[in-house]
Amino acid sequence: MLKRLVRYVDSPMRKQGIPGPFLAGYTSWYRAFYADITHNWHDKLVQLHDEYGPIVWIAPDEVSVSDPKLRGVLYSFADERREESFFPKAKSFETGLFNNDFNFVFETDPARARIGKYALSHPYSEKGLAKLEHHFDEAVQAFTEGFTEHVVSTNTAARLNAWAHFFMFDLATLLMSGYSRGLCLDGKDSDGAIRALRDIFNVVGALVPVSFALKISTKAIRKAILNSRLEHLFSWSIGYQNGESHKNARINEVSDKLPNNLMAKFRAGEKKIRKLFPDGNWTEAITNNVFFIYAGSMVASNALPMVIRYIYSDKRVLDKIREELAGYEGPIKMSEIAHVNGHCNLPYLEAAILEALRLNPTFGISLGRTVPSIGCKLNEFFIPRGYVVSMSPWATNIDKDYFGEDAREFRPERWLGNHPTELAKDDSGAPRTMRNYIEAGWFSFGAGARVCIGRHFTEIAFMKFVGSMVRNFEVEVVNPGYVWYGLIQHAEDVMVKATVREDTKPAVEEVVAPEAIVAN
Ligand code: HEM
Repeated sequence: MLKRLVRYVDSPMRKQGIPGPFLAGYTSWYRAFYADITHNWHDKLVQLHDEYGPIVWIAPDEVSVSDPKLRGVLYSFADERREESFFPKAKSFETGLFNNDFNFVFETDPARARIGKYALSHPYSEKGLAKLEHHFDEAVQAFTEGFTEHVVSTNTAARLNAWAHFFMFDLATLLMSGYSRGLCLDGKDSDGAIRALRDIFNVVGALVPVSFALKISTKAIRKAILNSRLEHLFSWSIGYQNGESHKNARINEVSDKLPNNLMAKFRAGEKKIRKLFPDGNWTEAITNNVFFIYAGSMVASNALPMVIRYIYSDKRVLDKIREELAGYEGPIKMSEIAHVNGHCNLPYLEAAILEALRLNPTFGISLGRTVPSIGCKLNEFFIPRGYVVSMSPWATNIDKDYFGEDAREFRPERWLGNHPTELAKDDSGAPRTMRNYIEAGWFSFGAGARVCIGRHFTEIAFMKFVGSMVRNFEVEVVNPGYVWYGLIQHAEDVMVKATVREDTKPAVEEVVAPEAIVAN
């Protein structure tokens, strides 16, 4: 206790008068209580910023920032010339490491993370994913069929959150290996794959916000607890049963057969990475990539019910989306979704989805970064090296100075048109689009070097899914359920009833797909 008191009294945060509750500056248990017991740390952060302003002392070694204009200070791009001033991911992210191979998501060293990301990011780009468009349509089609059979035709209330998981997991498997595991058609998590991933999220989510997590859990302990869950997910996904050599054979079989699919891209990416990091276990590395795709899908599938809830509970927005989609036949096409000079052909649908993700950014924790050797200036305060600075998307995305007085309201229109005062940054004197302005300040997908690699994946999936749902179904939320927050948001028991819209029939269009190989 005395040690803590001395640390508090000596703290540069206290000496500079950085505001925040006493307990937060005194002990890490303050945050751990909200993150791990009451599961609403994201909400507490919003309250703290409302009370104390844009810079708040939230843990003995950490300061939270909510001003979007400071985003570029904390989250910029790394290169070898910027070693002195780059902010690497905070150490606590390493609690997500539990097998022995390189994993760029939880990697805190910027140079290593950069290599991993370069090797793997192209397949996740809009262009890369366009080659796999038929899989997005197959997943939407399977959802429409399964949802109609299990929910609409039986007139039962169903868990929208579960259906969002089925859709995203079917989609992830299709994109990766060219076949689906059929969760939407079954209407259930038949083999417990979703459960396995949730277990991982629960443990990692409990550890990341706790600054002493690395002291209480070594990689070996985490591996002992979690690796079997990861292996369960992987073997469900690619259908291997008989140990390492069968696993390798399946990876090669899937990759050889479908070179455009993500498994082949993971294999190619890992070959490049292997040249730089010769040590390690190749199949574990592929397992990590497989983990990202399902973990990202889990993030997205917890956001999706919220997006649907926002849209269906605002009739004006729903009608406007339907109006925009009125002339469209068949699946929503990639050519309508992809961006040319920053614009897509379905701007209102896109704005509604982005607006829901602004107000409901899904990541439960702040994205911590370690202050580099030259320290860091945040307005009038100086944070010395080694301390952690972080932003929470929940607090940042509703900053009134940046997003306007109505920042807490759901208003898709804010994404459209031009900014009334700002000019584009291309010297043309042209006004800046609102979309460009908001993108530069919001934080739902992170920012800079470690920005979400799955942003386009999410956007394409959501545009196709939401567009199809809005056209085909009337959905009534009969019970909003509840939401709790660990590493990410978890939407539970969001109960809906649905009917087929009178003026449409579910669009079960023929999807032309290349030959797929079915898992054993
Ligand atoms: C609504 C959906 C999603 C949201 C809100 C979201 C949000 C985020 C955020 C905030 C980060 C930054 C983490 C940090 O800076 O510490 C991130 C990183 C990442 N996301 Fe997503 N994500 C979503 C979907 C996905 C999907 C579908 C994938 C699937 C591939 C994915 C893969 C990743 C990866 C691999 C990273 C790590 C990037 C890096 O460390 O360089 N995400 N995501």
